Amino acid sequence: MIWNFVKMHGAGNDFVVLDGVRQAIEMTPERARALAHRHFGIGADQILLVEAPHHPEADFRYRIFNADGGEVEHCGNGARCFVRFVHEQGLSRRNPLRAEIRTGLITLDNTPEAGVSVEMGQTRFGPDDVGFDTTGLQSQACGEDTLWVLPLPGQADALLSLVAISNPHAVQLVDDVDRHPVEQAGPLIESHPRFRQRVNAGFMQVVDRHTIRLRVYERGAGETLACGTGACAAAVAGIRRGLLDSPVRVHTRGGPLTVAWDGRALRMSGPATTVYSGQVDIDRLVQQFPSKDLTPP
Ligand SMILES: N[C@@H](CCC[C@H](N)C(=O)O)C(=O)O
Repeated sequence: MIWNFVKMHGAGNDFVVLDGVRQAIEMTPERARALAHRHFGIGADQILLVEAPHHPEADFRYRIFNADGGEVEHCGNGARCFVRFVHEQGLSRRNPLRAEIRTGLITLDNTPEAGVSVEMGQTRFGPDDVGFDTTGLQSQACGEDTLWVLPLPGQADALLSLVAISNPHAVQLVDDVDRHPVEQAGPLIESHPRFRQRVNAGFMQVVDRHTIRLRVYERGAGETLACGTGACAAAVAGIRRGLLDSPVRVHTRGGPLTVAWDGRALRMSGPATTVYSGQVDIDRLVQQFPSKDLTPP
């Protein structure tokens, strides 16, 4: 079966975007993994699937699959690419438009000259909201936030803010994002057994009250050049800790994003770029895909 796709990125967080409205697409974890693989597939951090909505107030349903094949709740950079895709492909002219994600509705505004902004939906901060088991762990108050002390093997303890932007995030403050051992600490936090659905691990360096630098080791994708929900989680955590004021300019390795939060409404803005379009024979791709575990050692 041949699928048309478009390759896109938002600040270097890259996607294979599929139109499931005009073509029949049945996504499976193995199909998503094969498409996302950087050597045996097209290559992407996430696969985005645009479908007809189930919700009566939504224009589209927007589904997200991590490179490891797992379907997840939200993707901020992907949301900006999603609305660009819908407009560029002529699926709708409506702007702003509303999309249904797993946990509710988000509103997206696509202004070609000014980038795309997304109302990201609700934020939550409880351990249960990110599936975190706190049994026997120490915590400390920090501004309006509660920081949880997570011991990590062979690493300094992580002092974590917990934030759900529909998807789960654990954010820590570091002195220097370039020097912090994100490659070692990231995977330990991402798949720490205390996080029941794993977690996106954020490392934030505060530059001034409106500026941070950020790296995110994403659940199911590894470190990406940018993470939109990660940028939101870090900005919100910094504001709750009393270190930042809205709006916050978030410098990622792939470029800047802007996050505004007034304690309720959360808005993220940034670029959405189309790279190329193509066709893939999905059955052949999956058939040829090596069955051995391709996770690098
Ligand atoms: N890149 C994303 C987040 C994608 C999902 C995430 N890895 C998860 O598992 O929750 C973004 O821009 O927000």
